[in-house]
Amino acid sequence: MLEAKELSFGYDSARPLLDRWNARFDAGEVVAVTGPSGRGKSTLLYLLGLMLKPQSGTVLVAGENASGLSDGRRAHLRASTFGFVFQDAALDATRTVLDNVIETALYRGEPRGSSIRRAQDLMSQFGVGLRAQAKPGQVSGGQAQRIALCRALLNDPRVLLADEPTGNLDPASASIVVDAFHAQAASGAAVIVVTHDPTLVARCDRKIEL
Ligand SMILES: Nc1ncnc2c1ncn2[C@@H]1O[C@H](COP(=O)(O)OP(=O)(O)OP(=O)(O)O)[C@@H](O)[C@H]1O
Repeated sequence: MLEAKELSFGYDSARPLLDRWNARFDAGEVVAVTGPSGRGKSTLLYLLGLMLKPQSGTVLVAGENASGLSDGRRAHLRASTFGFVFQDAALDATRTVLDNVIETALYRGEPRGSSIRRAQDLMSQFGVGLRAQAKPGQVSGGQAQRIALCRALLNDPRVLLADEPTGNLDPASASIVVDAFHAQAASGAAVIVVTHDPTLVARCDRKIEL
């Protein structure tokens, strides 16, 4: 589903974080990416998620060279294929939680009514259904992470990228999140999770050490 071929990247060209790096992530698997702090794990997710361009090498999405696409086509591919659950949850502080969750569905052209219904179902499933009308600044860190997960899952992404998704969660909530990753993989997605959490790594199908 997703392949990195000979990927090289560094913010500072004297210190590359990735040097001709190769990996393949198949539909149906949940893969943990681990490694020491500062090694480049979040950066790798930005590259795999087409938010950063590699200095050389390619990211292939379903066999298509996504690194070579125009900015507009890349943005479209991101919205149609990827789901992101990032460390800071990246929620828009000026809009309600519900509006944050449905944002990409609206961008994809889904009517507001059906996106709201699906979002409310997902948010109830993850225990944040009662926070729909709150602003992101009024929810806890753990709730923000689950809200970001709802936003990502609403679009049934074929590639789900998550950065420390259980970092702020108690064990019961973390377990619900991991179950959701496996359900998404079982539906034919590739799920890639950056984490330091040994419990989460143990529940992944495979581990890549950066
Ligand atoms: N936008 C940026 N510009 C310059 N350097 C950056 C930028 N973002 C990250 N870095 C540096 O790149 C390196 C890798 O950062 P990254 O966040 O990818 O690491 P990480 O493995 O995810 O770390 P952690 O486990 O602490 O989250 C770090 O040394 C970081 O300081």
